[in-house]
Amino acid sequence: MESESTAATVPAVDIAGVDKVFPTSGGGATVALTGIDLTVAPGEFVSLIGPSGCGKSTLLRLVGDLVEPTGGEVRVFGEPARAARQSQRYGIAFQQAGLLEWRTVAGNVELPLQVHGVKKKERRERARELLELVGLADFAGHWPAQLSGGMQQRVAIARALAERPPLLLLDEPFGALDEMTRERMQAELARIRLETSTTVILVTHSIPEAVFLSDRVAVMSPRPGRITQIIDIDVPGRLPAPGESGDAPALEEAVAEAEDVREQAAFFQAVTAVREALRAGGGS
Ligand SMILES: Nc1ncnc2c1ncn2[C@@H]1O[C@H](COP(=O)(O)OP(=O)(O)OP(=O)(O)O)[C@@H](O)[C@H]1O
Repeated sequence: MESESTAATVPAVDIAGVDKVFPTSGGGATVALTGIDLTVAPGEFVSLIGPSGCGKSTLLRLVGDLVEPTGGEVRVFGEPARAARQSQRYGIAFQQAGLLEWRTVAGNVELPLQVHGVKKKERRERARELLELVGLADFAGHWPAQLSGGMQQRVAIARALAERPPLLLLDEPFGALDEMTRERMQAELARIRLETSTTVILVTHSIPEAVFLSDRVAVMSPRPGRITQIIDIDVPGRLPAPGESGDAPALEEAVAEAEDVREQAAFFQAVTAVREALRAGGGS
C-alpha cells in the first residue's frame, strides 16, 4: 500500500514529450500530435478542447492505452499506460453510449464486474448504488432501447464507474444530446466527480462545458495537435474539486446551483479566455 504522502506526489496522468504519427495508405504519414506535455493531479478535472481533427481523441486514447505513442511517454498513477490498463485504473465512456441492447440497464452496468469475476450479489449491489448515483434507480430492469439518449449516456457513465476506477476518460460523452439535457448531465457529472473523487479527462467541443466542469482546460492547436495554453478555471460557486469541501449536494440542488454558476460574470470571462486561446492557437 502506498502511504498517503507518496500517493499525493504521484500524478494521476503524466504525459511527457508525446508524439503520435499515423501511417497513411499511400505510404505517407499523418502527424496527429507533437510534443505533448501534460500532468494531471489526482482528483483533478481537465478538459481537452481544440478544432476538429487536432488530436483530442487520439490524446485521450493514448492515455487509455488504446493507441501507442510514436514518441514520448504516458504514465498513469506512476505506471506505464499499458500496466495501468491491465490493473483496471480506467473507466472509459464515448459519445455513443455503446450499451448492449440485449442486457437490461443493470445488466449493462454489471458487465465489467461480471467479466472480472465479481460475485452476483456484490454486482447487484454495486449496480444499484451506481444507478442511484446517476439518478436511474427506477430503471434497473429497463432495456436500453426504452431509455432516452441522456439516460443511456448516464448508464454508460455508471458502467464506466463500476470498478471504481481512479481515472475516468470521457470522449464527447454528451455530444449527441440536446442543450438542456446536456447541461443537466454536466451538473450530474460535476456531482458524481465530487462524490467519487475520480480524476477526469474530458474531450469536448463545447467551451461552456469545458469551463463548467474543469479545474483546467488544455487548449490545442490545429493538426499537428499541440497544447498551446492551459487555462485555470476559477468560477465561484462551481462544485469544488474533491477534498475542497464536504459532501456532494443532492442531485436537484446540484442542478439548480449549476444554473447560477452559468450566469456568473466569472463564468463568461472564463469562456472568453478559452475562446481567445483557441483563436490565438489557430482554432476558430
Ligand atoms: N487510427 C487512425 N489511423 C489513421 N489516422 C488517424 C487515426 N486516428 C486518428 N487519425 C488522424 O489523426 C488526426 C487526429 O484525429 P482525432 O480523432 O484524434 O482528432 P479530434 O481532435 O478528436 O477530432 P474531432 O474533434 O473531429 O473528433 C486526424 O487527422 C485523424 O484523421
